[in-house]
Amino acid sequence: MPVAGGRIPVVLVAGYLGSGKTTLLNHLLATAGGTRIGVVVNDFGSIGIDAMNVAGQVDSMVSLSNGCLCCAVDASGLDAMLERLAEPGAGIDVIVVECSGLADPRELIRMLLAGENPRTGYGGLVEVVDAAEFDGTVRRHPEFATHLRFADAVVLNKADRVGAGELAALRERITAEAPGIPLLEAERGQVDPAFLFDRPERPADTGPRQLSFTDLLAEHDCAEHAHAAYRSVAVEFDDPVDPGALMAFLDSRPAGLYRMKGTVHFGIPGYRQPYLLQTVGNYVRFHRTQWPAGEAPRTALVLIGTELDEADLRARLAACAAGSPAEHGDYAMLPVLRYVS
Ligand SMILES: Nc1nc2c(ncn2[C@@H]2O[C@H](COP(=O)(O)OP(=O)(O)OP(=O)(O)O)[C@@H](O)[C@H]2O)c(=O)[nH]1
Repeated sequence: MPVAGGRIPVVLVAGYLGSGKTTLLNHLLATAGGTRIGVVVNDFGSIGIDAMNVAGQVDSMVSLSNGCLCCAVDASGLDAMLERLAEPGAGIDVIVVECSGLADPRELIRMLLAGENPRTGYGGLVEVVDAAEFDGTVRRHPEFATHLRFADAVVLNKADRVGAGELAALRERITAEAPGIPLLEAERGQVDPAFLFDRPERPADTGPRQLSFTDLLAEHDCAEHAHAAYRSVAVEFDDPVDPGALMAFLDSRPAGLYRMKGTVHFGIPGYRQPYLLQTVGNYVRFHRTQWPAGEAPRTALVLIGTELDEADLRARLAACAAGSPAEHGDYAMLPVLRYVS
């Protein structure tokens, strides 16, 4: 969306936990060509996992790791970050804010509109939707339809995880909730950056879209946000994790533990690289990466969910890191390897 006065557009990428925001952002960074993108990553949880996951091609990055951006003290906090990115010397063309999966986009839009930086302007909201978790998202988040209606573009991600018929049905449901809003199906967030940074003009307001800015600017009670019911638990271990024990934990993880992400250090000969763990609902994936130069191997995970028994989760995960790697044997990696992509 063009922004008046040659200001740098600030595009919000929102979407519920695990929908694929970081994946989309990495795709944008990898394919933006000559466009210089500044990034603000908003993690939910005390370890900056998302910031770590955004590939090293970022021109300039500011990471917030102290919770949800929509609850940052006031718009001046965000302003300070945008100001750093928008300094003329940085040559940034567009700023992308990856919202925490629990942020309310309305609050973020409001903060951007209230921002006082003369060099930046609100550039639109991209809502990433997880095709495979659609029904669960609607169930857990009754406000989902409202979020869709505030979007300037919807990316229906994880198209590979549902059949063609289901995808067509989802497309219809989203269009019914948010008529006239551009909808793009994607696998692994692979959308053309031009779709997000220079989208077609919105059609004239119809139906539900008319609730836009009056609602948006109405006073907003933070306690009503989705994350009021969610909590996050961050765990870190230097000792290597027993793969079998971790898989047993994953197989029996509590229903409320909706999202896990972070790095696992198994330390087994032949498998000494870090394994990036991602769970979203029932989905579990490991992805083999490399330790950043000079960084000691360790496990750092963020767990997000509702009704979590923090002490129990900590104790169970600590038990996974209690053995000696020599006892594990390389065959011990087999249960993990089934989930490596
Ligand atoms: N099969 C499949 N997996 C995907 C796709 N997009 C993302 N993923 C996987 O889904 C998991 C979550 O993706 P992220 O990009 O971290 O999601 P996110 O929205 O940034 O997550 P939060 O920041 O925790 O809300 C990762 O394991 C991704 O590799 C997709 O299109 N298809």
